[in-house]
Amino acid sequence: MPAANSGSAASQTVHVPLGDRSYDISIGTGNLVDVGRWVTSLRSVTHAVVISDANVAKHYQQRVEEAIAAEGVRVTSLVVPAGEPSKSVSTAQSLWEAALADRVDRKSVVVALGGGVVGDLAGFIAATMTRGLDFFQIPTSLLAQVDSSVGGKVGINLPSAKNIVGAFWQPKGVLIDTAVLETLPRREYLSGLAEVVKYGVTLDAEFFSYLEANVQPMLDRDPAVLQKIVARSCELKAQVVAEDETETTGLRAILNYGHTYCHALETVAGYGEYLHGEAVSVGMLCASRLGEKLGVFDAESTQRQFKLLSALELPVATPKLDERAILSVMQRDKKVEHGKLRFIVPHRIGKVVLTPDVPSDLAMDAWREGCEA
Ligand SMILES: O=C(O)C(=O)C[C@@H](O)[C@H](O)[C@H](O)COP(=O)(O)O
Ligand SMILES: [Zn+2]
Repeated sequence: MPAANSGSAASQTVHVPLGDRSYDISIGTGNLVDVGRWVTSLRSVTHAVVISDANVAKHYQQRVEEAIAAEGVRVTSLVVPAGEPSKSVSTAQSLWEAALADRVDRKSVVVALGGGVVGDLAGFIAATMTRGLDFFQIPTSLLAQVDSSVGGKVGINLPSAKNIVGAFWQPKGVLIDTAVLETLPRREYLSGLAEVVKYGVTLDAEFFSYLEANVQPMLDRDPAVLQKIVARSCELKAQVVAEDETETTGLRAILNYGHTYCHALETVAGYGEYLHGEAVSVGMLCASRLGEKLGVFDAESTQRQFKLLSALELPVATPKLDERAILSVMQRDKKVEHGKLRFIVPHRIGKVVLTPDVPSDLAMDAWREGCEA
């Protein structure tokens, strides 16, 4: 696979090779101070729209703003409420209008400073404002560092479907400072670990075993372990995105492991009720049980995931929700083709398969079997 990786253990660069849309993910500790130089070294910039949320802004907005302004760049700072409900048409509209009011033009750039919600939303603003602005990702949550800031999926939700309005819009660069994870609320941090586990199950059995062996250091946010899990996740994602940027061949769809159930859970429970990674945790176990029912996955491997996710203090049971509503959201999943459900089904740890024609009653049995007591 073509993605290249270089750098020392303390600072690493993962390249995402996409022709004229190629970019680097710079991973380090304490490198946020370089943000101004980093942005201006990648593009000539005179105006930056920095989009953040209220929680992240408290810690980092001023620092980032000053570092960018120090390079002679005019900065517009826009802050949205923290949480999934901000990935909405109404928040997008208020950002479009605020950016316009502060004289955004086609040479302006967007800087996403925050977790997955901010990255998806700011990227969507970048993709749509004046029909497309360059943008930069500065992910400040574990989930955004290992997953959502890489690969260019940007978008917002409708009340009836997650991420259903959006675009593939690659950033010009991703700056990851793992030191910012120290201030991340515990629940947010744990949520990010679910996407890390996803990489082990979908692409790398050895990485999965590494995670099993490093539960306590992960819970303790050991810096060396953080560097390793962020870098490995980015490498794996970069390789997949490089081969199937727009999810057309089916390869990229494997990153959606657990997400058909996850998105149904997030939507039916109400956006923000579950953090994305929490719903991924529940969703991966449903997909594993589905694999067992289809006769392609063994119960022991489902148990390994259950044990790891529980040890990482992630939810592992499906809540008692309206099953018809769950199914109806799953039927609006973006992987549905010709009205038929397609799921990412595990075959063994380290290998998953995009599986068409999954009968909906089997899919719902796999949901129901994990129901909390
Ligand atoms: O990058 C991808 O491709 C993924 O599927 C990664 C997912 O973890 C992420 O949650 C993504 O936003 C889901 O995309 P969607 O296409 O199912 O909305
Ligand atoms: Zn996800």
